Amino acid sequence: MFSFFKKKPKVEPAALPESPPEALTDLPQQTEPEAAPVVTAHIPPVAPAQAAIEEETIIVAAPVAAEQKRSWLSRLKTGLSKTSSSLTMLFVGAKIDDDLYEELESALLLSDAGVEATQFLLNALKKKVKEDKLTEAAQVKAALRMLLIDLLTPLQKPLVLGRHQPLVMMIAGVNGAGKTTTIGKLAKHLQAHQQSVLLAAGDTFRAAAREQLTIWGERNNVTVIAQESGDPAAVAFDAVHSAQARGTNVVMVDTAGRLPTQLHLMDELKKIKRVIGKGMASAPHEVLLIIDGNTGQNALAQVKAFDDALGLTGLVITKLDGTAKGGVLAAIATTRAIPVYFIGVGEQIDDLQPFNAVEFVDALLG
Ligand SMILES: Nc1nc2c(ncn2[C@@H]2O[C@H](COP(=O)(O)OP(=O)(O)OP(=O)(O)O)[C@@H](O)[C@H]2O)c(=O)[nH]1
Repeated sequence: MFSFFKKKPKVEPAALPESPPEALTDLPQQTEPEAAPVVTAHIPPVAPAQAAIEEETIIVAAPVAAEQKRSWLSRLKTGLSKTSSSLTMLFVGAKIDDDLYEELESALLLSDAGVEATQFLLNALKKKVKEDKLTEAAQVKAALRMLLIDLLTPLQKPLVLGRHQPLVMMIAGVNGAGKTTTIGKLAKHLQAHQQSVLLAAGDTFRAAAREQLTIWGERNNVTVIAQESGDPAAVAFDAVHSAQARGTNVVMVDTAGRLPTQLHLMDELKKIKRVIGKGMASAPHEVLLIIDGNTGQNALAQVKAFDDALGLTGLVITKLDGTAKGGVLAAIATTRAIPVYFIGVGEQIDDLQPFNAVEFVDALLG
């Protein structure tokens, strides 16, 4: 479960739409946000958010019941068991010699850490063994643990809320990465902490995705802005205006899944981002890439391509309860150190947790 840690007071008044969007000239004229051609799943009365957001807030892991924590960590550990068993086995009764380093190199490569992170870790480990005159395999394993923690800690950053009114988050990723599921989990957590949430069903490509989000919104008292057809950028624009008019705290813009190689679809994402900025000059404040933890080294290619196109501000790695190997986080840390705000280990609401480098490394090293 998430909790919120209050930080320094800061309020940004809701801004009016700055200018009509150039990119939306083909859309029906918008007089007031409510008059926009939207299908609204559910609009609960939302009090102006000014009072609600009087301070910046950060999502942090809350102290959870010991049993709940054990369950979450054990699912993470089970998910990463392939990597953890091969890394742990290496050190059992091992001598510190070239064979050990070679086996470690193979295990790291097999864990999807990639060549760069693997070489970095091996070189740093050899240096540490020499400098500290380590003689026991257990000491080398402990040194590897510290190196991994140092490598992954820069990825551990909290998602700060309350910086803008509304805070606009755009969500992207390849097909089936877990975008909609993650949006649902995040929305419920945000609501549980008195944040009003509005979702933009920007996956206009797949009608079922729009319906999925709309039904989900109805059930969970979350307003969903959708259009029966049309431009996802227009849906995002309407959502930002609507949130400004209602004083909603957080807008999450869902987008259709796409491969980085589908250049026209990557251009569409850039347009969505641009048009959100026409609705609110500082937005989007977060551009999140959702990555399926089972995609291995391809995840790195996804990070690079989406970052080049959009300028990512954060990542969410899902499905680490599956057959994920986990090493890809080391690859990301070495090549594009974009914060990993959350990791997912299942389909339930509490299965999304803030990324914690120490917990992750301990799950990885058994
Ligand atoms: N085991 C597991 N399954 C997950 C997790 N996150 C999402 N899923 C499942 O992954 C599948 C795809 O999730 P969606 O949220 O629909 O993915 P999406 O990225 O929105 O998909 P498209 O809109 O088709 O691109 C669903 O069956 C989810 O339940 C996770 O952390 N663990």
